[in-house]
Amino acid sequence: MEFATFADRAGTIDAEPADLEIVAHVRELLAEAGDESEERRSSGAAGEPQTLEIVARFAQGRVFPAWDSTTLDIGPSACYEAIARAAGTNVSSDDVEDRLAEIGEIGDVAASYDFGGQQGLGAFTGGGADDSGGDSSGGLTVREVYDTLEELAAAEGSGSQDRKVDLLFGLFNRCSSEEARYLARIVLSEMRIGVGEGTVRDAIAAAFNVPEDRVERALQVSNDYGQVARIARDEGVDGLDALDLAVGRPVQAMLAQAGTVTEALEEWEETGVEWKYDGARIQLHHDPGDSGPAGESAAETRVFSRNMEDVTEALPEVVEFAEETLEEPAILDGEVVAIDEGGSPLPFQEVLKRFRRKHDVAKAREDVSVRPVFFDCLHADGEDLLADPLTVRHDRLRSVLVGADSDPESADDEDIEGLSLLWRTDDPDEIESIDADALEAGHEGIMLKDPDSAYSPGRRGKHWRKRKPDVETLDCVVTGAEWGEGRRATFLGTFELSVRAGDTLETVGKVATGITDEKLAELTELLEPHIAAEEGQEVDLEPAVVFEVGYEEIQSSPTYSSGYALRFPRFQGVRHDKDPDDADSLERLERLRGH
Ligand SMILES: Nc1ncnc2c1ncn2[C@@H]1O[C@H](COP(=O)(O)OP(=O)(O)OP(=O)(O)O)[C@@H](O)[C@H]1O
Repeated sequence: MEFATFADRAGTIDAEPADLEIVAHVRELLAEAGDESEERRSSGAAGEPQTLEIVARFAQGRVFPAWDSTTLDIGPSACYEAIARAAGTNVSSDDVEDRLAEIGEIGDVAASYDFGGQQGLGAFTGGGADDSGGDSSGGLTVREVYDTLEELAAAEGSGSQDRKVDLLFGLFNRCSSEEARYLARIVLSEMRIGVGEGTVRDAIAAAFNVPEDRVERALQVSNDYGQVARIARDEGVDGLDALDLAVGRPVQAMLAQAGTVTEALEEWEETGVEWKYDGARIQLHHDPGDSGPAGESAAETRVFSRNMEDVTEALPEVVEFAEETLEEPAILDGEVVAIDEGGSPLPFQEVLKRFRRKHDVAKAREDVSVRPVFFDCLHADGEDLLADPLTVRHDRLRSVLVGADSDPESADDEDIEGLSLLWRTDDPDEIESIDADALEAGHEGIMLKDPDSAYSPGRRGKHWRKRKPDVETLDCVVTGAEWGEGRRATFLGTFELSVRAGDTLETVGKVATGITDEKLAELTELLEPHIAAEEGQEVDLEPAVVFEVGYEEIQSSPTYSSGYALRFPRFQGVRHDKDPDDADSLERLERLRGH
């Protein structure tokens, strides 16, 4: 396929506002690119992607499959330079940048130049040149563009940036204005013609007459629109169904929505609850391989970021963990957390110091160490688990992580290194206490998951919910408390909260969540002088101290004298600057509830 043809179709799509029409245009484009005579004419070397594969990627502004970490490794300024050189001797890359500042979009900028210096070249190369000035074509094919970009991506070492600019110049030099528009956009990954992943999925289904859901599944496991388009054309549904996950080829991560415990309890019979770790998402691919003749390990381990970037070199601890623990090929989903010397989690910013580091990794490791924790298993020992329920995947995760030394039956989940615990419950109090434990252990809070749900790569669905951060907080007067039990017997806890109602105070709930032992000791010291009466563990407090509390929602409730109850109240801090008179009123509570 001529690159001019691709550019022409891309222009039509770009001008089309209606989604359905866009799908129809992409379908035509794929059918055209996938035409057998077209493939014969432009076939590359064995193992090279076919024109159809290239076009399916170019349409989304990609050169390589999504799972492939290869990048062109070329910055915008190199692209401006290549455009300037192709545009003629009197154009500099500063001119290109000035035009960009004026016009705002690199495709329009590239198309605004006349690359006519090469007019008529097509006549020599046998391409479809015409003589229409800036729209003359250098007979460039889609394959040539791809091959050149592949060569450009591979250029490394000293002088490679110049080599990249030369290669790109060579392409622009043969472009018409319209071709230049889309070449610039592909190079800078700014295609933006309204072709999203769903568009290509539907277009593949329509072009090669296969069901959309099967294309969708194939895309999820392969992460390669080009390959899926080719298989849909050549092998139909059977070929698509035969596509599996591959260890070493990353999958898009399943994502979470914000949600509340209340919603989760309403929607699911039981709620899966996990700690939410404050680190960076990782996907671990490990294949233990066969030991060599001298017993040397042939293990292959790769670690990918949430965006499927290869971050293996930056995280040697994760590789070591995999080599020591995993005995079967597996793809695991988890989080890498920075830890202090005692193994306690450090804030997210510390992980960032390690995450994408390419140099001085050993030194960085001395400063901040990391540890992986896994919450899902997508593949184990040749078996894909995406369609299995979370609970089944979690059981498999456990068996993968339990390691050779432990007895899988008797091992306590808490002792299995790298395993994120999964609770299943329909009891809000239990969820609240898991949340409190997570916070106390220094984690971010909790994740709520539908225990029966499949793993949906790339989806931000309702099956995974991160507990919604509290949007509003309330300042409540502490009017009571309870003495703790066991190791907390000398601390006051479970604080009764009240709001102002005229001259009186009315209760709205109790807060016990989000308070560390250290904090409890501090609060006890603060509140003890205000104890007005005691009965058993129960303590009445004279109004003196104001707490700021978060909550999920305000419900009407007969339990408290205000007639309302805070759902999942969470301690945020003491308002030392406020007296009980400045605390929130019942009126504000009612106003907030109305929202
Ligand atoms: N147990 C867990 N299960 C799933 N994800 C977890 C878990 N613990 C920590 N996480 C992390 O939480 C993320 C989801 O939370 P959140 O949505 O806040 O992440 P984000 O990357 O900051 O934002 P967003 O996903 O909304 O772009 C996951 O991508 C993962 O990195």
